[in-house]
Amino acid sequence: MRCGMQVLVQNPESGLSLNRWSTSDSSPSYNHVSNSAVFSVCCVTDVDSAEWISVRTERREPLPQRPLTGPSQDLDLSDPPKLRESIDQCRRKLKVKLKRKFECVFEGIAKEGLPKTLLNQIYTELYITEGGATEVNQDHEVRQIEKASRNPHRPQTIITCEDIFKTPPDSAQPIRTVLTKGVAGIGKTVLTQKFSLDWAEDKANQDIHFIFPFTFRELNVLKQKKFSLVELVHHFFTETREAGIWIFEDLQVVFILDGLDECRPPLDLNNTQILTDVTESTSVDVLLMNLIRGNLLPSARLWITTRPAAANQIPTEYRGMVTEVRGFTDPQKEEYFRKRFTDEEQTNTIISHIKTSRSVHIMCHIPVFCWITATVLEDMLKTTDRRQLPKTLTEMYIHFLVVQAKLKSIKYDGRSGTDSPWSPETRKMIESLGKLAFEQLKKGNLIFYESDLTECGIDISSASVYSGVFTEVFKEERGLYQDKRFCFIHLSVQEFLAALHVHQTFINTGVNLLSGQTSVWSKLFMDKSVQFYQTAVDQALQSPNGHLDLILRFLLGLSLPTNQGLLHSLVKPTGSSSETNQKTVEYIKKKISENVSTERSINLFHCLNELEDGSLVDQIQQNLRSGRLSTEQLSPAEWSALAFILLSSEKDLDVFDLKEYSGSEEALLRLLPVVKASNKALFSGCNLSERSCEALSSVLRSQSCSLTLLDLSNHDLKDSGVKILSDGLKSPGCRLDTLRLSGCLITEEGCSSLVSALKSNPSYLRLLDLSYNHPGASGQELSALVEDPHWRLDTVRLDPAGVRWLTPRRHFCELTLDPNTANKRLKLSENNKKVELVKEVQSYPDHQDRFEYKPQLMCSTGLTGRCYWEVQWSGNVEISVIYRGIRRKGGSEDCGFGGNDQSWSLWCCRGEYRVWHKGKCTDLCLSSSSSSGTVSVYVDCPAGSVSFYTVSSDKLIHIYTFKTTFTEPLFGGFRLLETGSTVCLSGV
Ligand SMILES: Nc1ncnc2c1ncn2[C@@H]1O[C@H](COP(=O)(O)OP(=O)(O)OP(=O)(O)O)[C@@H](O)[C@H]1O
Repeated sequence: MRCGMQVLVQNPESGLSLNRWSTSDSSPSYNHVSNSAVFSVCCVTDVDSAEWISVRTERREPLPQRPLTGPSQDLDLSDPPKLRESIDQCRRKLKVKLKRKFECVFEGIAKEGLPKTLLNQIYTELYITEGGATEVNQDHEVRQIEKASRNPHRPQTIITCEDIFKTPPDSAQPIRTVLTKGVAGIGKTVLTQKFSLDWAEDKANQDIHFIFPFTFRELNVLKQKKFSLVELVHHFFTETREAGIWIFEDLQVVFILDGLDECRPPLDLNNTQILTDVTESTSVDVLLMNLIRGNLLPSARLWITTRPAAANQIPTEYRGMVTEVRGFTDPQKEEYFRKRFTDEEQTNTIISHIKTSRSVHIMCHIPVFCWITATVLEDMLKTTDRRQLPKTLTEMYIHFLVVQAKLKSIKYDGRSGTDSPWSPETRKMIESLGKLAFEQLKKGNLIFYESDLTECGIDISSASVYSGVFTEVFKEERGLYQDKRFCFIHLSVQEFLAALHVHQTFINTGVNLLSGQTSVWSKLFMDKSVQFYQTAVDQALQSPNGHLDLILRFLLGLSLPTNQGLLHSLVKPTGSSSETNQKTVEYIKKKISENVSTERSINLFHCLNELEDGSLVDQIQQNLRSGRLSTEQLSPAEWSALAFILLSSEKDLDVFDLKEYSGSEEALLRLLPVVKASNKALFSGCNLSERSCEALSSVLRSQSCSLTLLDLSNHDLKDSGVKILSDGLKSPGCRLDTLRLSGCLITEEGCSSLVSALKSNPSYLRLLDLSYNHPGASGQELSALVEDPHWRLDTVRLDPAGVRWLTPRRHFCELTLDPNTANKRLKLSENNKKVELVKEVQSYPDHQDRFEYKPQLMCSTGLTGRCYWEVQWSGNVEISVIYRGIRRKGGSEDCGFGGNDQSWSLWCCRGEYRVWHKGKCTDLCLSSSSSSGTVSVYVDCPAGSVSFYTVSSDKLIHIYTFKTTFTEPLFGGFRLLETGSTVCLSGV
């Protein structure tokens, strides 16, 4: 077949070869002849001499792909040179077209007479990462942003605009299709425009011959028509038609398909209609599906952008790489405002203002929101004191509306900037837009048609008034054809207008649109409005994906008389009393205290913020600052407030150390969302049980978890706990690269569950610490995984290992004696590990910590958590655990170990053991004739126990356990009662 006759179709006018195909027999088969051109047909027998042209009917397998970045790869177009020239010329023309199209950003204000915003001037690098969850995320988009904003240091690979097609270092295959996800307004379209503009301006990716940017909005309007792929390209990029280019197989071509979420109806990639001929006409849907599936132009590159909810339209097998636009990081937010404004003082004022408002600062992750903020603050700073700048979301959106109305009244109504912007027509239009926003949100629609507008009383025939007036609120999108499609510039603007509509309807008619109930308008208004807001809170809490969260925030914000005042004659003042608001605040606080999920309670905190009530948060913050925060006594609402503060604070959530709050299981479970948002979680020795394993396992399975290090060392997790954790480790989304399980009572069984979890998922784990456990033979399996290049695991710590570590010994702490505390008859040696009672008084300097009369001393380190140490003794000694505050001066039993409530002692002498506490002695029936031995001490502070053991070979024989509640750190201490007695701290 490959050696068959080649047919070359030439356009006699340009001399350019347009198309050719091969035949397997002597009679040429004419697959396609363009209607618009006159062709002559000639036969070519030497395939190699025309290598630049592909043989269409033969090419079923994907072409070898070439990198799009790197050195320029001009085609070898020497044959015929005219073709090369035509392609170059066409490329130049296309570049001019794209440059013209993308050099300015459409921000609604690009109307005649107003200055244009240059893309290169305002373009700020976006935070783009590789990967991201592939499953559909149903959460409200604003909620997703807030989650993302809590993970400032995600470990994923960061991608820049120009490297979007760059092959990742760990991938052998060049990428054909890049799927880029991102919530509304996050900058996907602008990103594709910048990519195209950089190419058109010869700044990047010059190895690409043609970039063809399409939007699904434009393609939607062609759905009724039939095109071949080549015709579709010719239709949008007439330069290619004029140059007569019909073949793109051997050219580096990039198709950009922006806004898959807007594709109507959604693409059905499982549709079986296969098309491989780029010149065969069919519906646009079928063309797109075959392009995406790689049946059409397998050599082309594709870049598809979409909001997350529609990403699943592209099955995994057709995604070469998934990337996610996450908006602006904190430094990028600043950079954006610095680019936007030239006046440095103004920029600094704006930036510092944004930082003072938590909600506004978080929302500025979304570029479109940065733009709204910039528009509002720029306008307000001209006339307003900076102390009055908007601090809540509602205020910001009200001002946005006011700015738009002002612009319209100056531009179209010939009024001055000081006149009220709310003419009756403008008021009527805002009402109509509010209705439209609400009705369409109810249906889940973000894009609407003319009929939807008409239904809401918007007269489309006076489009010049409407589209001209609120261009910035309500963006009119025109495809190439006459169908008009509309959307609000951002979902949050639609939600604001919808909330305004709900508010207005209730005030004017008593109808609660959220519940569908009508209230009888009466003097019981206060009760009715209390009920109205409470129903709204309930509805939002019941909405499964947080889709009413933002509406609720706006609705509550609109209940404040100060905000109603800003909208003057647009909204009727409700006379809503502070009593009503107080009742709403109390209701929200009650809901927070009812153990609602953290995501919910966070929105409820934002609501309190809109109602200007920060009491709960302030109280916790004050306690945090003063160090008076006693986590033992926090109520559920206070726990939520603490979680809210930690999640939304400027403070880095990189490391979450449970002991900073309270080393307890309760604290871990309450602060679980903070754990999820942190990169490293340190829980070593926090007295956690299997309950925590379950919670942590679910955190590891969750798609929004950003944990990379988990330290669970020194817990009695046992095999059962480790099995539960392994479930989390198995999950494909788990990004853990370090897991510490040192001293967790793990045996072979637990270890094998870890091995199988690691094997079932090409996990990210690099370091696994299993020291001080007894992994048995499974330890070797783990070591084998380290050797195997298929696994990322590169370090497994198994030593020390063995059955002896299934005892408190695994909590071994290295202690040293503190010479400043040693009575002057105690002689220290062996690097302060050994002490002996001697006759001669030692020449120690005076020190406030020194025991004056009692022959005692203590260790240097204060102990919390769990600790174990071993002591070799001889003679007559007391081995103790004490508080630091024990008295040093004088000879009373107040100072003696065991003689007070600040110390717990074991007395050892000639094979007898007694324990002492508060001066009370308990004789123990243990007999041994030995006058020396090894005793070990195990302190479990969280559990409130001190245990003593004798150590015989590897075995621990229990002597006694004191149970109490420790209120301070503990110290090891020793008292030597006969000259020549010794105590020596030993290793294990
Ligand atoms: N990188 C950027 N630098 C500066 N401004 C940006 C950037 N990205 C986006 N913006 C601003 O945000 C607005 C919205 O961006 P864009 O239209 O690209 O969002 P999108 O993710 O495509 O949203 P949608 O899913 O709603 O189509 C732009 O009009 C522009 O004002």
